[in-house]
Amino acid sequence: MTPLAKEVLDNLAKFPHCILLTRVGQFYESYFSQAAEVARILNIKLASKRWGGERVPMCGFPLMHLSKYLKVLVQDNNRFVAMCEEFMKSRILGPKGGFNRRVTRIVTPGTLIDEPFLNQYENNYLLSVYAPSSADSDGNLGLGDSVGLAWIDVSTGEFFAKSIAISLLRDELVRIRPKEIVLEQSIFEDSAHPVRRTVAEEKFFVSPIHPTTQSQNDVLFAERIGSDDLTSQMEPSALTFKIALTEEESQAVQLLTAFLHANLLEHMPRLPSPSKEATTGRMQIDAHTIKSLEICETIREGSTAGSLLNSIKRTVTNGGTRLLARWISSPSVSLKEINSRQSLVAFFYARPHLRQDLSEMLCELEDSARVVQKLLLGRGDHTDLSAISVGVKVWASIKRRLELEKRMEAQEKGSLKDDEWVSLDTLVEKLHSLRVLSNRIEAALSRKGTASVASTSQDFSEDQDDHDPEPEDEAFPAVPNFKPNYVTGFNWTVRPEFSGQLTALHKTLSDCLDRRERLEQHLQAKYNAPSLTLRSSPGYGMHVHIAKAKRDVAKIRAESLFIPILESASTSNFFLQEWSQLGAQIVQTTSEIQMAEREAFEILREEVNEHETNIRRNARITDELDVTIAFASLAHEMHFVRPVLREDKFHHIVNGRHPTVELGLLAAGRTFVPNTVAFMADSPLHVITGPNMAGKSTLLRQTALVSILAQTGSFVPADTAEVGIVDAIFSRVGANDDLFRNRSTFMVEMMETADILSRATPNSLVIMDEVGRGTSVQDGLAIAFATIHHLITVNKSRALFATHFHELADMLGCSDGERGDGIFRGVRFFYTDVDEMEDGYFAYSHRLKPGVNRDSHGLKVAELAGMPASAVTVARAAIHSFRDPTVGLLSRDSSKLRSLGRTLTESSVF
Ligand SMILES: Nc1ncnc2c1ncn2[C@@H]1O[C@H](COP(=O)(O)OP(=O)(O)OP(=O)(O)O)[C@@H](O)[C@H]1O
Repeated sequence: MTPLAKEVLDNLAKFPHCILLTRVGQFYESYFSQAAEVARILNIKLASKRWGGERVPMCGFPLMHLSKYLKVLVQDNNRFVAMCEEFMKSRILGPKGGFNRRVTRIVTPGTLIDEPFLNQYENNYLLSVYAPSSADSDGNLGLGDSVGLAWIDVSTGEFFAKSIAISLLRDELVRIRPKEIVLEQSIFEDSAHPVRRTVAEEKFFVSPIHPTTQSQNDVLFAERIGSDDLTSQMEPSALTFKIALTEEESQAVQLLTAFLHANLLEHMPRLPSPSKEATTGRMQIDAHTIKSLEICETIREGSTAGSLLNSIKRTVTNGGTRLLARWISSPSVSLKEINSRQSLVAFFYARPHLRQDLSEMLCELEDSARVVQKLLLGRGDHTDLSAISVGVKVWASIKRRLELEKRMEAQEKGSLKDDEWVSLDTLVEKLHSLRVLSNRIEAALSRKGTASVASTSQDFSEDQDDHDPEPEDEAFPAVPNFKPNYVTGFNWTVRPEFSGQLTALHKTLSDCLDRRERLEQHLQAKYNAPSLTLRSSPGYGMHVHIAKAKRDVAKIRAESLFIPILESASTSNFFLQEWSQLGAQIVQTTSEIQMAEREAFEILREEVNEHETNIRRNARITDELDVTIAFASLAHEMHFVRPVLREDKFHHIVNGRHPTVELGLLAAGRTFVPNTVAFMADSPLHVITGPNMAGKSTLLRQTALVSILAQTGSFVPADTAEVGIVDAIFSRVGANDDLFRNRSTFMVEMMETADILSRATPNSLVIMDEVGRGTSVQDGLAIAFATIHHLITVNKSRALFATHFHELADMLGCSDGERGDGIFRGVRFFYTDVDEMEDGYFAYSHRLKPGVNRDSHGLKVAELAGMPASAVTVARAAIHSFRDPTVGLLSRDSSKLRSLGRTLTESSVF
């Protein structure tokens, strides 16, 4: 067996759960039985290779296609990929000295680092759930038991921990949207375990890990409480406050860390302490509601296009967009925090010029959280150092721009409104200067190094066809990829002054290059050959090149010092010992400079790593600034207003709009009809009736979205808005089949309704659309009535209840068309309608009016949808008969209904 075959077999045995990709020169290859599978998934050719007298299946692809195929294997097919890299045994001997190969990392869906296919706008979380092993005598967890969660985005270093009741697990998982969940092996294998079941039901990708043997006595600390509360934390010192994690959180962190160690292997970063996410202070949005309100992604496509996030996103940085996604899935319930965010938005709303300037500055920022993480992970190159330095400068410019604004305002107005500036001052005060670090990077990196500079060498551009594309460095993937251009085309990234060693090396190189130039001029003059140049190429090594051979080569050919290598009709190449020796010295010096630059890079990387915490904090502050400015721009563009937040249950949205539907309509050249919703202390529940397609669901959703936007800190789509803070939003909207869990649409509807009735509090907002429609009219009506009864008498939440059962109005005692009676006095009725035209056409008004609509106009929608005319005619006749009191829709008299069926069939309606 060849050494390579042995290595491959060893690795396949060591990592049986992975697809093994082995680097062989310029290819990644897969062998043996895996090759067929890899070839199939990647749609590449399956070949074979003779190894030890046997034919072995194999397939492979060039290095440059790695990320494309990793995406297919890891992201699209959820496979683990073990990356086996090759390393030259000897730098001096190069490839001739042979290679060592080892698996340096296992790529999994939750441990992506800086793969180009990683979505920069989204967090790529890996999440672990720790559940205490025995809760009761049967080993079952009770609903009140708490589980620990820890989640990290390895590509940005954002790391959180939290303990929650197991009953909230589903909601949390759907909110966090991890790409991979890690469970202890025993739970992973136990399909009946409540954690395992929940994870499977929500279709998350899940991986097992054996718990580590780390001492239980180790106390783990969180860096601070609350993951997204910079604005409200007035005390900068609170940011460095350390708090012990609970037992469950520590265990979850340890599971996560063990999984990272097992997979990141040589790329394992030093982990920051997690932030402990506050369990209180956040609006609870249950799993179903996050999905049905399409907050971060749409239900059908599961993409962000068409979601709330997508329609309100005006952020200009990746970090800002990720923060926005976190904020809108977890709005605040703290009046202080919301007001502080709202004040910042109002501040920027009132200053469009400042907003514009800061946005332009933010656009220059690289994704600092990602860059610093890349460097911590032992990756990255001088462009990343440069990105950090640019970041520091942008942070300083932002600060200066704000100071200037403050001075100008003070001059213009005579005095400053301190309360206007306080939130911003609090935020910006926390920006760390980091000027020393930036100066150090600036002083270290050469101008060429800070930008991608094309070679200025004429030699290089003339000779580039000769170049072998295989740079020696590629065997060392963990180090930056410096590529010197032979002899004169250098892209040095570190300035010579960085160290004495580099200065001396550059001096030697410069002397050599002078000597080369002098030698070239001397040879041109001596041999009367102006087209003579001294060159280097991988094919011919150091050689003398005559571009116009016919004219210039005569004297040279006569000299024995020049040994011909290759001559053509137009050009000639010779070997010349003096140039070979000088050239070799140049090559030697350049490779020493390369080594010294790598060392310099490592020193600078370490210095950046030392400032990791401050860089992360600054990045986090600019993320927040970006989101705030984006909210102000959104408000300006979409005519949003600042809501007044209240701690009571008063809720009055005047002419509210649905931000996503409005955008869709605008794109189609239509306008959205705004509607007013007012929950008062004496009328917390509204029943909405109206025809199909008249905008009932839209109204329900927009009411929920206005609360979410307001409590996130954004302005809201309305003319005016007073929003009583809600502790939770519950929804029962939209059909939601769940065949996976073997539950019918109606079963799902009932489960969601049951969940809402047991969880909603007087401070919650409930939206319910057509509860009871999935069963018989009688059962449905009874269930709808009971639901309203429970909401009004037990939950006492603010609620919108849309229904086609207009009979409910009678059951709730509505005699004036507007209000219920008795215990239902708090129920108010509204409806939407269609405007019928004289020509028989009709249009939806979408305008909400007090009262009850007793006509669903279902037939009109059926007609619009293209139901055959004959079927519509039969249906119309049936409706006509239902209105006949002697038949009556709700009649249980089967003989009457049988006779109706016969009449309809017999009458020649076709
Ligand atoms: N306020 C509005 N202004 C303009 N167009 C609207 C408005 N509300 C809804 N629409 C349009 O009407 C369509 C249907 O709205 P929606 O789904 O809310 O109706 P619905 O009354 O809930 O219907 P159904 O009873 O059939 O579920 C929307 O997709 C949108 O295009």
